[in-house]
Amino acid sequence: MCKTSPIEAYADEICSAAKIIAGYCALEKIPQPSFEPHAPSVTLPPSAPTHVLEARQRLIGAAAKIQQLATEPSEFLPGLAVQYQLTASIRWLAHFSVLPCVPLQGSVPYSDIASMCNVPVRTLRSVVRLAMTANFLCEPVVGEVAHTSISSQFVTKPAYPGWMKFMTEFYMPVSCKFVEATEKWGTSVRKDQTAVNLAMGTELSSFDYITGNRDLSRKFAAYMKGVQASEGTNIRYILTSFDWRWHSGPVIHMAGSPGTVAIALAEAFPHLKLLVQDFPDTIKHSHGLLAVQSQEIRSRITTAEHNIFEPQPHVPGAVYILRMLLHNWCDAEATKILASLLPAMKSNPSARILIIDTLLPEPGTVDSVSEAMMRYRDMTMMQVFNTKERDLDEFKALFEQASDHEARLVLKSIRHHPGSTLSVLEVGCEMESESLAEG
Ligand SMILES: C[S@@+](CC[C@H](N)C(=O)[O-])C[C@H]1O[C@@H](n2cnc3c(N)ncnc32)[C@H](O)[C@@H]1O
Repeated sequence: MCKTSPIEAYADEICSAAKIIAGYCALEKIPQPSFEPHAPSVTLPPSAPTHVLEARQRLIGAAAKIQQLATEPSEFLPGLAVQYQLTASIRWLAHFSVLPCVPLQGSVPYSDIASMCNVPVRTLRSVVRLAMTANFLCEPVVGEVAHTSISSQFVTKPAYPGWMKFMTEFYMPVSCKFVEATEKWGTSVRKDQTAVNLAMGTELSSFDYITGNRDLSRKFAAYMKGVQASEGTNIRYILTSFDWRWHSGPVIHMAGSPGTVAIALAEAFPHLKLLVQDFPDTIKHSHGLLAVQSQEIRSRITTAEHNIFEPQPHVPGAVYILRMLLHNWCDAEATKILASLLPAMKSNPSARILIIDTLLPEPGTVDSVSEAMMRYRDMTMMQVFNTKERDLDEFKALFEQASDHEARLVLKSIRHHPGSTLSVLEVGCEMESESLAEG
């Protein structure tokens, strides 16, 4: 029997996954994914069935693999150069406000954009034509520029330009100082001994440095908004993170300002009562956001000042959400956060902690594009906070360390929605006496 070569196996996988996606689009009468100018801004609706969303992940993973196999190893470094120059080109386009000058319908000559933005036309053409290779802008008629479904987001979504600026003016220079930070501070977990300190020339922690700089804070806020709206970390995944329909106790979002997660839950589940906790200053942002919600939503969401390192009040049947939180803290601090929940959990066997964070996979066990999305975050956490994303063993070690002689934090389940880069670890509490009796 003739054995299929790896390149053919990936091609077959691409073909079968593409058929599932195309078949779904045809059945639902939604446009097929295409490079047409003004293609829809959503490729597959989030409501698509799980097998279709999984087919998309398989397609993306197999396409990345086949590209790696088909490309000469000697092209690896030129390929990297393309990536950083692409980033430089998008930064250039955002900085000179080129994107709002391109109409959302139709196209515009390079010369018109150059005069509107006061930039050299030859430079503009070079920058745009590189960006076009990544389906960012297109040239439907030679000499005229139009938006694609990707570039138009920088016009229609207000957070995108600030997000881009934060990425290129903060994260990128910081990543370039990673080598020097490791050389200087090695295994330090101090928040003021990171690549940020070297790149930005500050002695402050990243958080204090950003919040002390009004311009950077604005860009950081835009970045956070963008993160919540982007597919991998989309806020709507909170809706499938737990079986909320049957939950009757309060839902407490720790460090949950400005309250967007609580609002999403309140809108989807009219029986839920929610509490958003954060620092006093940050809670003010929640008040602003809640003020523009309906009376019905406002009546079910309360706010409270609470330090994540302080014990929680005992509330029967509560679910505590720790979303994208533990990765900001080193092991000792993450253990303290969990340990501060232990007394409330002990008094309350049905209480749950939902840790919604990146769960690093064993290498090669998920598609390489999804894995890269998780691993770049791990790198960023190291460079910015001297912290990390965690794998399952690292999370279990935290649960073990946060437990005491009376009670243990135990992992009850892990959920993961296709397309999300975050996993949900449901954690409960078992009294040592119960485990002994069972054992
Ligand atoms: C990265 S955000 C967490 C993301 C948010 N939980 C979500 O679901 O999108 C960090 C938040 O932690 C809060 N925070 C940091 N340290 C805290 C502490 N010691 N006590 C309470 N909140 C804290 C910050 O004010 C900020 O709102």
